[in-house]
Amino acid sequence: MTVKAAVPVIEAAALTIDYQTDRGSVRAVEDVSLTVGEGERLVLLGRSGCGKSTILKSIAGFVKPHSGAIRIRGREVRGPGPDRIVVFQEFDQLLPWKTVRQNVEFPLRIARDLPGEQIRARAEAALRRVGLARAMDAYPHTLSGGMKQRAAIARALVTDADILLMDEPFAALDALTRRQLQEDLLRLAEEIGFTLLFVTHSIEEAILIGTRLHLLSAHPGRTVASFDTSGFGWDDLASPAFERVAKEVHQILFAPDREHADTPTKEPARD
Ligand SMILES: Nc1ncnc2c1ncn2[C@@H]1O[C@H](COP(=O)(O)OP(=O)(O)OP(=O)(O)O)[C@@H](O)[C@H]1O
Repeated sequence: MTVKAAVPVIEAAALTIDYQTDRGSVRAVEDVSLTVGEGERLVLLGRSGCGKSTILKSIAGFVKPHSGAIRIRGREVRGPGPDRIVVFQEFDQLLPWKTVRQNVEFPLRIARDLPGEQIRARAEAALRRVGLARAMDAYPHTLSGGMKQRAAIARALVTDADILLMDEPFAALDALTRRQLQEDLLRLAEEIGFTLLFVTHSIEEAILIGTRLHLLSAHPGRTVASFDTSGFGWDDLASPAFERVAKEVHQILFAPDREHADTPTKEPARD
């Protein structure tokens, strides 16, 4: 009997991405390959400017690679699609003239021919899921940063997209709110089972959120290492194993003369 290998949900193969500027072409990403399986949470980690957002935007379909291929469930990406949805760091992702509820309903109204009642019910369910039941009729400018990010997540959850691309979604939040949203995201990931590509600067956040880390070198980003972090949860935060991985990741990312590197794959180190 032959066992058919599962097609990855996200696959980037030998991705090289350039930006054209007034002063010529700037290489942002070089020869990066990665795969994300069904329900996996892959975190891109690397120094500022190494190309994390660029990779995420190219997988979203907003930025065309110079070379290499991006496939979603085996199909080449040629632009944005209803299977993927992006949540950014900025708090101004919501349309200011619409209420929270209308913002969350918006993608359904433009993309789907659903009856109004269903749209309303789905939006309300998504807003409850992220803890915004009582702010449905508020306007974005009256919300805290955390509430705005919750609304942006609800807007992602309400669609049929099962691939979430999150670009530092919690970076601008205070520590307590950030922790709460991290917990909520993991709970939603368990409940819904979406596939996640997540960009962050925080090593701790990466280990907590990710089932796998993909480390990039400084500009232009190349793959330098990959870590399996699927074994870590909240209870491991202060454990020696967690701290060991965090230290190792830090050393790899901030090694002074880190240039080209091999791509070691680390198994989770447990005590
Ligand atoms: N629109 C653009 N035009 C030209 N260069 C760009 C553009 N966007 C990004 N770059 C350059 O591409 C490189 C990668 O940028 P990118 O934003 O992807 O990095 P990043 O790792 O997400 O950074 P950060 O962690 O600071 O958000 C940087 O050198 C950046 O200056």
